[in-house]
Amino acid sequence: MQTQVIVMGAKGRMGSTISKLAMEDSQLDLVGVVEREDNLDGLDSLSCKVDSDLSRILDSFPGAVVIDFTVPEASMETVEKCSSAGAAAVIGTTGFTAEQSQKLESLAASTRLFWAPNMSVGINVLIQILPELLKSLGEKYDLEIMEIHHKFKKDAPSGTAVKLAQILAETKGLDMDRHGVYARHGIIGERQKDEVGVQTLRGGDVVGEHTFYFLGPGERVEVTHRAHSRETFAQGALRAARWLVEQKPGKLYSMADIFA
Ligand SMILES: NC(=O)C1=CN([C@@H]2O[C@H](COP(=O)(O)OP(=O)(O)OC[C@H]3O[C@@H](n4cnc5c(N)ncnc54)[C@H](O)[C@@H]3O)[C@@H](O)[C@H]2O)C=CC1
Ligand SMILES: O=C(O)C1=N[C@H](C(=O)O)C[C@H](O)C1
Repeated sequence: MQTQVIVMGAKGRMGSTISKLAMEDSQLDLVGVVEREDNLDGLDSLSCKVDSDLSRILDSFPGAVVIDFTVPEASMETVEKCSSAGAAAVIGTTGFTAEQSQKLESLAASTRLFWAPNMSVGINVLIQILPELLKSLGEKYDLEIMEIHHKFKKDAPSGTAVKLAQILAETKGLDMDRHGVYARHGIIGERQKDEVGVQTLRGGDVVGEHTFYFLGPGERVEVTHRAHSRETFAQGALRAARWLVEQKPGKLYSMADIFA
């Protein structure tokens, strides 16, 4: 039995990659794609429904899984529509506000909902193991994070950096709302022990690079993840879609639930 998939933002860097891979996957049936009303040209070559309104496609395919890598406002609308229609949603979009993130958590109580800021295997393995590395190194090791992305990326820091900074800060007993440092400029004085620096570089066509620095006395440990192709994220999203369709509502699922 194939899993029916609807892709939001089908002309985007991620949406187009996900649509391509979905069409190549025998376990999936790409039944529809959605784009902005002013960005639909060129999609009619796809052998599926094309629309600017997700609800009209969900009317025909209420059992589908919607995959959304768009912008926060659009993704929130996607989740609301999926919740109303009883459809499942895999969200890859980043840059949500705290209020939007809380809304996703609350809708997950009654909607099959999955969100991950990074759907690559590598980053999700690092999410599992970096806290242990930090604990083993001990409190004398300062934590800093740097991320590099292509010049078209609209949000900063990356959702990956935000997520891992939160997780690693908590491992150190810190809170990014209080201890996060996102820019350093001028006579800034000595680095405080409880700082967690997150730096952002933008340029070129970098798909996604994250380096985690553990800076200690006389040495440092650096862990870098480099994504070479958006297919690594897209394959993670399609894996999540195949998995989510079999789940029940109740929590905001993440890649950790699939790895479990
Ligand atoms: N979770 C993950 O593994 C990854 C997440 N991302 C995130 O995915 C998001 C999208 O990234 P890109 O694909 O590079 O952006 P993009 O700008 O290339 O694509 C976004 C697409 O969404 C469309 N869109 C905007 N509003 C819409 C609406 N109301 N209805 C339908 N379509 C709409 C745009 O027209 C565009 O085609 C970003 O937040 C990015 O951080 C990107 C890569 C991996
Ligand atoms: O915008 C991107 O391209 C990416 N965004 C995600 C993020 O914000 O972490 C994931 C990946 O790094 C690519």
